[in-house]
Amino acid sequence: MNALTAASRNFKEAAKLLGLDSKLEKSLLIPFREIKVECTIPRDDGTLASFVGFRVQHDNARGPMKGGIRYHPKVDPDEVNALAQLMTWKTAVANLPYGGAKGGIGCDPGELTRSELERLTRVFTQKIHDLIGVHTDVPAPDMGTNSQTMAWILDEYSKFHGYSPGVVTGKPVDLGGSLGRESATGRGVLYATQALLSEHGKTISGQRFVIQGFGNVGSWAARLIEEAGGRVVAVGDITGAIKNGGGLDIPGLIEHSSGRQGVNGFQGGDQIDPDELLTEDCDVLIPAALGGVINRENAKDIRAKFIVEAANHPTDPEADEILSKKGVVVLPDIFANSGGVTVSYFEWVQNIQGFMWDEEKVNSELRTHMNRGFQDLKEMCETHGCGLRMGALSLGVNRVARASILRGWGA
Ligand SMILES: NC(=O)C1=CN([C@@H]2O[C@H](COP(=O)(O)OP(=O)(O)OC[C@H]3O[C@@H](n4cnc5c(N)ncnc54)[C@H](OP(=O)(O)O)[C@@H]3O)[C@@H](O)[C@H]2O)C=CC1
Ligand SMILES: O=C(O)CCC(=O)C(=O)O
Repeated sequence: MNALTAASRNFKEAAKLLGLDSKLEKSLLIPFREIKVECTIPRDDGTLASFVGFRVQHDNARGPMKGGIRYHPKVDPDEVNALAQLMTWKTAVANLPYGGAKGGIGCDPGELTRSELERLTRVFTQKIHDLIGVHTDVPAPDMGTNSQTMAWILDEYSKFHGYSPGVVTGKPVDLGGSLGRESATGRGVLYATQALLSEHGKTISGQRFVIQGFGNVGSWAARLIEEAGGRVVAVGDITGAIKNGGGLDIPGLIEHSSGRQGVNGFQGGDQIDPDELLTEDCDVLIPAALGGVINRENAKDIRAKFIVEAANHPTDPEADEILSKKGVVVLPDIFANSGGVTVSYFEWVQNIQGFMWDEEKVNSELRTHMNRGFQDLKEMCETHGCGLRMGALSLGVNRVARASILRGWGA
C-alpha cells in the first residue's frame, strides 16, 4: 500500500476514535507547505546531473516543524508527505514543542562521491533556505544522510542568515551537535523495547532479536540490545543477511560492515536469504530500514511475538490487521523511534541556550522521556480500548488538534 494512503487511513481511524470535527480533520491532514526543487550539480567528471529534492512541512500548530532529510533512490513526493505527517504525530506523542516535516532527494548516495554529495546538499539548501530556520523548520539526518550532511546544510544556510547552529540537528559535536544524538534513535528503541517487554513480564536479557537495516538506527539498536543481554540472532541490510542462533558478535559485525561493505560476507554466522529475514524465528523483530516491508504478503509468516518499529511506517495497515489477529504486539514507529527526534530537541535547546549537556544527562533525559511517552500511550489505549498503534496516533493527533483549536485554527 502506498505510504500516504496508509498514513492517511490510520490518521482517519484515529480522528474517528477521537470524534474530531470533520473540518479540523481535513485541515490536520493537508500539509502546511510542499516544496519541490530541481537540484543540478556538476559531477566530478564535469558532466551535469539533475536531481529532485522535496521538503514537506506538514504542521506547525505545536511549534517549529521538525524532521529528517533522506537521500534514497526511492524518495517520492507521496512518501515524503506521509513521513512528514508521521513526524507531526511523533513530536506530539513525545510531547516536544514541535510540528512535523520531512525532506528527501531522489538519489543513490552510494553512487555519488563525497564532493558530489556536498554540492548536491549545498544546492538543495540554497533552494530551501528561505523556508527553513531555527524557529520555522529544523532538518535532521534520516536514511542516506548523516552529521556531515547536516554540517553542509548548516554552513550553506549560515551564508544567507548568519551562523545558525540551531537550524539543523544531528550535526557534528564540533559544530554544536549534541552528545548522544548519533546513538539516540537506537537507544530510544532500546528504552521503548524495555518498557514494552516489562509490561509483558519480560526483560531484554534472554530475548532473541532480528534486525532489518544495519545503518545508524539498526547498528546502534543491535549494539545496545546486546549490551543489555539480548541475543541478536539475525541481521540484514541491502547487501544480504546473516544469522547465528547463538547470537551474532555485534561489535565484530559493526567493524565488518563499516564503510560500504555491509553485512554480507561476515564470517560469524550463516548467510540467509534477505527476503526471509523478517520471518525468521525470534522474540522481537526490529525493522530499521525502509517503509512498507511488512505487508499482506509476509505478515502471516512473521514468527516474532513483538515488532518494535525502528523504521518509519514499516508495517502497512493490512499487515497490522493480520498481525493483530495472530496476537503479535506491534510497538508503532511514532513512539518506538522517537528517541532520535527527542535528542534532536535536546540539541536544539542546547544551541538556543548556548550551553552543552554531558552525555549522561542526554541519555538519562531520553530515558525519562521514553518512559513517560510509554505511560501516556498506555493510558490512551486504556481510555479508548484500542491497540498500541491507535493509542499512539490518537495521543499525537489529540495533542495537535488541541493546539490547533487553542490557536484559533479549528472549531
Ligand atoms: N536516523 C534517525 O535518527 C532516525 C531514523 N529513523 C528511521 O530509521 C530507518 C533507518 O534509518 P537510518 O538508520 O538513519 O538510515 P541509514 O541510511 O543509516 O541505514 C539504513 C539501513 O537500511 C539498509 N537498507 C536499505 N535498503 C534496504 C533494503 N531494501 N533491505 C534491507 N536493508 C536495507 C541500509 O543498507 P546499506 O547501508 O547497505 O544501504 C542500511 O543498513 C529509516 O526508516 C528512518 O526513517 C527514524 C527515526 C530517526
Ligand atoms: O531528529 C529529527 O529531527 C527527526 C528524525 C526523523 O526524521 C524521524 O524521527 O523520522
